[in-house]
Amino acid sequence: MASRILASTTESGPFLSLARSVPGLAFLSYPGCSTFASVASSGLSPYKPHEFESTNIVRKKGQDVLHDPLVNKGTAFGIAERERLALRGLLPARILSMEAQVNRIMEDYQYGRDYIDPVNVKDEGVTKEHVRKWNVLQQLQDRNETLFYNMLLNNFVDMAPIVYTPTVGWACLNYHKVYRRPRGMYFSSEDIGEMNAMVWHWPENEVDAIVVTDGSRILGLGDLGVNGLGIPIGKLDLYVAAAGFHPTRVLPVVIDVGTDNEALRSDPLYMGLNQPRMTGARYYEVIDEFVRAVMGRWPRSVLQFEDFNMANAHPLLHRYRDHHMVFNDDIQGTAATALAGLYGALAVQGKPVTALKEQRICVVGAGSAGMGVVQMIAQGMRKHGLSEEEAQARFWINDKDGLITSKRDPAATMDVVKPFARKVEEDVEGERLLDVVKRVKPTVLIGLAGVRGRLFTSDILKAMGETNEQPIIFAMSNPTSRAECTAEEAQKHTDGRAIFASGSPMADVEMNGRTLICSQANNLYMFPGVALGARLGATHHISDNMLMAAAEAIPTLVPKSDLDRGCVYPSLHRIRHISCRVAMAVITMAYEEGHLHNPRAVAALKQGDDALEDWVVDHQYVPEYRTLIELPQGVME
Ligand SMILES: NC(=O)C1=CN([C@@H]2O[C@H](COP(=O)(O)OP(=O)(O)OC[C@H]3O[C@@H](n4cnc5c(N)ncnc54)[C@H](OP(=O)(O)O)[C@@H]3O)[C@@H](O)[C@H]2O)C=CC1
Ligand SMILES: CC(=O)C(=O)O
Ligand SMILES: [Mg+2]
Repeated sequence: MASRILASTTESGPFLSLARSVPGLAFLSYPGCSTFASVASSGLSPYKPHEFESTNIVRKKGQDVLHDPLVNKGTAFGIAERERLALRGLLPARILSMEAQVNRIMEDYQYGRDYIDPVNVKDEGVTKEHVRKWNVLQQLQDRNETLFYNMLLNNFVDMAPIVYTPTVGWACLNYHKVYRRPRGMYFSSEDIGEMNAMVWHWPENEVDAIVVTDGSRILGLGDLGVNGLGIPIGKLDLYVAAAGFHPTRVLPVVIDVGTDNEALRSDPLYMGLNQPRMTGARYYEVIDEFVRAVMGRWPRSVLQFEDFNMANAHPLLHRYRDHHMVFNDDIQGTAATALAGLYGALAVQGKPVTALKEQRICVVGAGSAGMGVVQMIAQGMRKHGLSEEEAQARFWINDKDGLITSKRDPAATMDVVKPFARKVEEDVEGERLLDVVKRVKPTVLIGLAGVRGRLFTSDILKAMGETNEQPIIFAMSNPTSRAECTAEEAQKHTDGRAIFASGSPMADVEMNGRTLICSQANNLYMFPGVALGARLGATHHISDNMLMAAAEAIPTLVPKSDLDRGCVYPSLHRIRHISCRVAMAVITMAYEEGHLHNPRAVAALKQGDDALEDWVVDHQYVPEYRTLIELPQGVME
């Protein structure tokens, strides 16, 4: 880029005159840089290296600076430079020294990826092979997104566990160590009053989908602060591969309001604010300003809230959902996924969807995901004829203090849980899960507690097997290390009769010459298609009925031959098709509710299912090379 950036010299040097004579020239000071070489070879007298040490002025802005290796300082850019070079929002908040940056790279240089806590790797159910593959894909994504998405789409089943759970959990734990270049946007509580301006530092005028986290509950791994950005990145990789969003039109975001993870905060490589997590009105002020800023610039975008802790997940959803195309993936995406899986499991048992209302459902984990699942299944039961109270009475919810009953201190029980608390006459407040399972004989056991220690013990699994011909067991916590049990354990203790699904992928189980399927009950079945339907249909908001329609669409996609093998979800090999059908279900429900505001979607819908499907597919990004130049007339690409 000699026409725009040039090595500078002392103010009196003739080199400066040369620079001044060329409009638009900016300056660099790297001894031995290519500009020096080109000046030398042009016949002008060469300069000694020290003469290049002077003020440097860069005329580039924003990502052009970060992507120029000659001027980039990454996380070491100071506040004034961030302001003047339009970098605010494009880098994590903490300013690192060059020494810290050197240390990060030196570790890699000396020991390779092995230095990244091998214990962590093993513990999180991630192998060194996962990490090696993650590294290859991450580097590819930085070099060539078309190729990256082409490979991800065409090898989805193999590669989703690398860019998404479980490997993404490992990546978040180690994000401060494996960080090489920024991706997406970073907002922080230091940016109050600035966010409206900061959004303009993002280079794209069109953004269709934003996934945001505040890093407070990353998978089952807890508070990881800005390290949590790995999750929005992984989710949006699936938006592109699974749903066909265009890679330039998706935006991963982390909002840094501090972290209560003291080990991270005191790590010299951590890139977030060094402050405890902000709460209360100030916290909402930050999130409000962020939502206003992104929705102001990209009003047609879908905004997905991801991995917010329980205290804020529900309140934030209700704060924005009537005003923007907002949804909370952990609450709503997971709920729709679990309901779809239950319908699939009933189909495996040869039962109709109406059998939902007969199930006794034990849920472990009364957080965002667990309660979202409970609410949606209850909504499904009401659709099949139960009253609200009858539906509520079909649930037994355990948290870390055991069974939740109405004897529980109301101040310690979230409002969303209260209607599902068992009535006092049962007098079993705090009952242990094993006792609940033995007493209640649930037909369905769902785990969404996100803790270590395999909560579904052999005794609990055996009890499920003793009272059910085909017990439905979904160990949905992520990553693999947090799963309530493994597929193998579930099958071993139920004599291979369990209809089993896990949140992160697990291998099928071979037992007595039979292959026992492990389905993946993960919201990846939902969020790409839900967002696609909402964005294409311009639905203005995302309603419960749209999610219900999406949940009902999924089981219709499982062929009989797969049901016979025990699959409760359609194969992820067909993820584009699945996301398309989910999008169609959302669009159709939006129309029924009077919220389909894109006239072209209305026109396609009115021509029938095939036309609507063609219309959706036509809008899906295909990761193929296209010519980037104008070809002379008559020349074929
Ligand atoms: N498969 C999928 O698609 C999805 C899976 N998940 C997974 O679900 C898990 C939970 O997520 P989320 O609901 O958002 O997290 P939350 O933190 O909101 O909820 C976790 C809940 O589990 C409870 N809990 C903690 N320890 C125990 C215990 N020993 N026994 C029973 N309950 C316990 C917590 O109680 P307390 O607050 O009192 O500690 C809390 O009610 C995570 O692992 C996440 O990865 C989430 C979304 C989608
Ligand atoms: C899958 C997901 O969203 C989670 O585990 O949080
Ligand atoms: Mg999540």
